[in-house]
Amino acid sequence: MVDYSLYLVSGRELLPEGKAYCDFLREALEGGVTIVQVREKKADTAEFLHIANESKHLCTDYGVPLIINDRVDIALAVDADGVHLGQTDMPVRVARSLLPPGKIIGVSCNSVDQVKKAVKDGADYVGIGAVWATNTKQLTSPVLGVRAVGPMLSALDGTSVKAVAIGGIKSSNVLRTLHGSVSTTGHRLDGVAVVSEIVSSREPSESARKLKEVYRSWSNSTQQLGEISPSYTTDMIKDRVADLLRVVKETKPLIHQITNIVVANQSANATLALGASPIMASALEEMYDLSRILGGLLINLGTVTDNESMLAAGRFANDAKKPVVFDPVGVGATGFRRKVAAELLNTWQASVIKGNAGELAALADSEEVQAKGVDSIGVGFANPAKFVRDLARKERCVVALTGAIDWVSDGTTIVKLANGHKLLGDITGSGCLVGTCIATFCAGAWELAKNEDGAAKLARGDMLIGALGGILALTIAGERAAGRSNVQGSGTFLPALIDELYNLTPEKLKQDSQVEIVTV
Ligand SMILES: Cc1ncc(COP(=O)(O)OP(=O)(O)O)c(N)n1
Ligand SMILES: Cc1nc(C(=O)O)sc1CCOP(=O)(O)O
Repeated sequence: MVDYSLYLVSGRELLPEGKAYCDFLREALEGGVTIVQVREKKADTAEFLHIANESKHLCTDYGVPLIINDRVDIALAVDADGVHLGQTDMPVRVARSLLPPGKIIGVSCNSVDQVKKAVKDGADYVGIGAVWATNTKQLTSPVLGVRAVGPMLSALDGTSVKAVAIGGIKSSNVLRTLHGSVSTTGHRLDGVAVVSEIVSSREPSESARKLKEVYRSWSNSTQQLGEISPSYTTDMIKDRVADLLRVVKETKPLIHQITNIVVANQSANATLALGASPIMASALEEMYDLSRILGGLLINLGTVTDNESMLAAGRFANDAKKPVVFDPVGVGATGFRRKVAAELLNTWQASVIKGNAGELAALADSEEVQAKGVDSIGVGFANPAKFVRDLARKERCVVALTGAIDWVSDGTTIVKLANGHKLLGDITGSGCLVGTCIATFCAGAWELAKNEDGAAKLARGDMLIGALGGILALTIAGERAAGRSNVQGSGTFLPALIDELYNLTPEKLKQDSQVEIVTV
């Protein structure tokens, strides 16, 4: 069985000055490359043949299959293990008829239709790309983005055709690539194909080792979203949510919020009231430093002016395995917001996405619920439980749908929350406050798990409990505030709400929580 997990595609023009090709390839093989493709775009036939021969000897020494890019004649001449064909290269059927039985044929694919055709034509594997932007090659098809890979993998369900992702894959984004590519049916990549990350490295064995290690820990991890997740009970949820409030009060995590001008002040006050520490910062230059010290990151799309900082903050937070809460405020309102949201979600992995029905419908490309500006209109989804579960599977994170009833899912467990009060809808930014509270509870979850092995995770901690805790804290505080005798309307409600967040205890949280686990 061929191991596609770390697929090296060569590119001699990228070798560091003075580095001999054979030394490079030996070191890369030493570092754990599992399959090699010789890709020569400028060499004449004699030179291509020479390089292919050298590669064949080395690959044979390491027991690693050798694939030749484009040229079936070269593959035959060196008795390579197979060929890789692009969309405008020799058809698979013709290559198959020229090659001896058992040889591997791979096909480049940039769309679901191309994957379906490759399967029909009898390919052994598909190279899905480009997943990220790359300088290694002039692309003739659009950059896909990580979130477009899942549907292409679904097209391989029930077949034995393998899949690797290619294009711009580095040690810094390989975990994001693997995690974000999993299809809603649970179909995963069989490997990643890289050129520059290994070829242009001064230490190719080290670069290969790093990539391989991420792949290994990811593929061995038992807690893949939507596959195996802890089984929860309502009592367990209430206990764990209460624990998180305790942890927040004890550890006072820093909650970095890139949020909108309308709610910044009350969001900072809500964070403080829960016992955490807010920092409302949006300068690009400080995103890295903050990612090292924060406990949770909130990215709120409310007034979209800091896209570069939002991109960087999420990337750095993923890198540090910290929670990223995304609140796509008003995402359905303009094409610009939809474009920014797609770019953000293709760049980093959100731990939790929270939104009202209109926002989440827009994010999911669903026509079922409409939005007006930042507000949702109509009665909502016919089956909200299924909607959150499916969106969680698609986005590979926890999804929280807020409204009179709140629905939260990690793609496996679905939880219905029934706390809240009408007055929450009468103040501006109560949805944004939910995002702040979720980020704060997720920071508590991170704090609890920060010393656990998180090699295969993009965020340490139980983000489902974090999301549930944040929603329960705000809605229960809302109920308690609305019940105060001195609250006359929305003006007196807001300070009372902050007071109730301030006075919220783990015991009150547990006692008032209305939690139900549902199935669809
Ligand atoms: C594993 C893998 N995937 C995709 C490609 C791209 O091949 P192709 O479309 O033929 O483009 P060129 O490589 O010929 O520029 C690949 N080589 N390997
Ligand atoms: C050879 C190739 N094929 C691609 C495709 O999209 O089909 S992207 C690509 C180059 C990948 O190089 P790097 O790892 O340096 O980004």
